[in-house]
Amino acid sequence: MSNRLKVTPNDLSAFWMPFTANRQFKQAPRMFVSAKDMHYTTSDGRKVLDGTAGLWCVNAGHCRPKITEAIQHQAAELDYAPAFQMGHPIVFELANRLVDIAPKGMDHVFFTNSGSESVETALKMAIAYHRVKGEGSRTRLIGRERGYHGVNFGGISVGGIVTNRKMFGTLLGGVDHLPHTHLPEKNAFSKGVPEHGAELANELERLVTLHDASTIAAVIVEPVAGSTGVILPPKGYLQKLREICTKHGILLIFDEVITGFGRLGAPFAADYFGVTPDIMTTAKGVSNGVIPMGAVFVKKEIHDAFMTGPEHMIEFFHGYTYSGNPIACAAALGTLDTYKEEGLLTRGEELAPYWEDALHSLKGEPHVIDIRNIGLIGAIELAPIAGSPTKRAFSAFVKAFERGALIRTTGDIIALSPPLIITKGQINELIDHVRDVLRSID
Ligand SMILES: Cc1ncc(COP(=O)(O)O)c(CNc2cccc(C(=O)O)c2)c1O
Ligand SMILES: Cc1ncc(COP(=O)(O)O)c(C=O)c1O
Repeated sequence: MSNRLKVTPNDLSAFWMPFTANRQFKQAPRMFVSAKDMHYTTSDGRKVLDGTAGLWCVNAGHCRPKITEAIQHQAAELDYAPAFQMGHPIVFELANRLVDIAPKGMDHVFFTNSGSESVETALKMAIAYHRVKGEGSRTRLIGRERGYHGVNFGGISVGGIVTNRKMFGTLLGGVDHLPHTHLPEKNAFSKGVPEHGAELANELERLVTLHDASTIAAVIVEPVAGSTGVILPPKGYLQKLREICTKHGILLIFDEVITGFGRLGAPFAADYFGVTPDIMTTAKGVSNGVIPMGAVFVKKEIHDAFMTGPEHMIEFFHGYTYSGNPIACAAALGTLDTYKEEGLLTRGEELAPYWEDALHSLKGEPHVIDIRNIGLIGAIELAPIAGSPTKRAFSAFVKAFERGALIRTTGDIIALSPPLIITKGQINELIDHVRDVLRSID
C-alpha cells in the first residue's frame, strides 16, 4: 500500500471537516488508516472495535472480500456511464435485487448518492406525485421534532434537530412537525419498543384539521429516530400514522437510512413493525458505507402515476450525475451478496436479546439516566454536566477511543450500532469498554 494512504500530512488545515470540532480535532487528530471486519487500525497501530459501524453504515463489517472485489472489477470495466437518457446493466440488476428484498408493493427504486439526497428526492417526488394526480394544492410537508433527515434544505426543513436548522435561515415554508415520541417519565429503561405514547400519532389529525388534507403532501418520519439519540416509536404509533395518512391521502415516507438493511434484525423497519410506507429512503447500508449511494423505494402506484403523457417526455425532472453510478452499484451488489450469504439482514433478530441484556447491564452505572434498545441499536443517555451539555458524552467518546472502542455520541447520549457481524464476545467487550469509561469520567 502506498504510504500516501497511511501517513498523516503535517498540515491538516486545508480539510474543513464535517460535523466536527475542527480546531480541537486538529490539535489531537484521531486517524484510522485501515480496517477489517469489526476493527479499525489507528495511525499509531492500535486496534479499535467498531461499535458504530462507522456512521451506522458498515453493516457487513469492513473490507469484506465480495465488496472489494466487485468494486475493483467494475472500476476496470465501466467506471462511469451517463445517468440521464443512458443506462448500463448493473444498475438495472441492482434495482431488481433491491426490489426483491423490499417490503411488498415497493416495486421501483430511484438512485441517489446519500441519505440527504434520498430525502430530497422523496420530498420532491411526493409533491410532484400529487401534482400529476391533479392535486397540486398538496404541497405541505410534515416532519417530526428531533427528526434527522440529512443536511440539505428539504431535510433540515422537515428535520427537527435545532442545531441542524438554526444556522440556515428560514428554510422551506409549508412545513409542520409532529411531536417527538420520547417520554422518559413513562418509558425510561424500556427494553425495546416502549409501551406509552402511541396517542402522539393523533397529533397528525390535528394538523390535518388545521391545514386540511388537500394541502398536505406527505409525512416523513424515521421509524426509529437515530441521530437524535435513538428515540423509539411507542407500540402502535407507526400503525396509527399509517392509518391517518391513508385516511387523508397523505403519503407516508419512512426514512430508513439508519434502520434499513438489517439494523433492526429485519431487512427494513417497515418489515419489523409491519407497516408499509409509500416511499422509503435508504442509503448507508445499501453499499455497506463503502461507496456513496442512496436508494429511494417507491410503491408501484406512485411510480406509475408519473408514467403518463407523451412518451418522448421526461416524466420526473430530477436526478443526479452519479445516480446509479456503476462502481457504487457494484459495491451495493457485493454488499447484498454478503448480506445474503451470511444472513445479515436478519442476524440482528437472533442477537437482539443478548444485545439488550448486555446494554441494560449498564443500568446503575455512573451518570446513566436511560437505556434504550431495538435490534442492534443501543443508546445510553447520560446526565449532562450542569452548564456544559454534551461535554460528558464527548469525554466518554474520547476515552472509549483511547481504550480501543469507537462509540457515537449525540448530545449526552452514547449511541451504539455495531456491524451486524458482531459476536457475543465482542458485544461483551464493547459494553465492558463503555462500563469502564462511565466509571472513569466526571
Ligand atoms: C434517517 C437519516 N436520514 C438521512 C440521513 C442523511 O444521510 P447522508 O449523511 O448520507 O446524507 C441520515 C444520516 N445519518 C447520520 C449521518 C452521520 C452521522 C449520524 C449520527 O447519528 O452520528 C447519522 C439519517 O440517519
Ligand atoms: C452547475 C451544476 N451544479 C450542480 C449540479 C448537480 O450535481 P450532482 O448531479 O452531482 O448533484 C450539476 C450537475 O450537473 C451542475 O452542472
